[in-house]
Amino acid sequence: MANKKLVAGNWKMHGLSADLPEIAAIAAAASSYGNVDVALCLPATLIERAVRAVPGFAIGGQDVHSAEKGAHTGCTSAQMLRDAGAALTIVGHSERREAQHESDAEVKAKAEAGLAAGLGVILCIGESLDVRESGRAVEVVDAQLAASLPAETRDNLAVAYEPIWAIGTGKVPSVGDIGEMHAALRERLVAAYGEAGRGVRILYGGSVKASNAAEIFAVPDVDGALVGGASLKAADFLPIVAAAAVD
Ligand SMILES: O=C[C@H](O)COP(=O)(O)O
Repeated sequence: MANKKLVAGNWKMHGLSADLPEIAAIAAAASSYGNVDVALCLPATLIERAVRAVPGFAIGGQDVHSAEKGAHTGCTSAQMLRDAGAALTIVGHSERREAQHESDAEVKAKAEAGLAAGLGVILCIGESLDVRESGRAVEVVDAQLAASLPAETRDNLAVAYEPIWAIGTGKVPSVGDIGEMHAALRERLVAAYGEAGRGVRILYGGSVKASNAAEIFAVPDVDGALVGGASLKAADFLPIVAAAAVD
């Protein structure tokens, strides 16, 4: 049986209190799609206010530290996100893997910390353009996933395949390439977790828009999307949610 789709927006470093009405508009419309889970991963500064503004709607963070607390200036623990009312968090986004030099081992520890705190976790993986052009994308991303996966899965773990070269560029892999990658990732999840691996949602991310969402969602083992730029405005994001709602 197909997994229920998850469409999560990643607002990255965008969003001020003036944007709360946009979040409310997304949440209000998203609640009418009973067969799709919808979430917005916001800057940490907005999470608590967004949770108050849209009770019951899934608000998430974009990163957590792997430790519960300690001398980690500027960092946010999974418990802190939970305390602010977050339901989930992204870990291992390529923008952090690159700019903050996060290793697979660190991402795994962050994913485990998020799950232990009761957060849903969206674990990101994806290849560079060089790797894609070398023909080694599946091998490299599979290895990245194997090294980043939490030791034990939970119902609220999801994986997001995001080719780095597709993020914010308007370029998207062919549906054949997305399907090949997601099938390999599914095999990896089943190898790691047994049958429970079939229930781990595999999202696609990278230049998802209203115009390409339907064909991406029709690919086997695409269980939703992690959406960046097109999640900032209800008018751009809600058609993607609607595409996910079509069986
Ligand atoms: O987390 C989201 C991804 O980085 C995709 O961003 P994008 O939809 O702007 O390409």
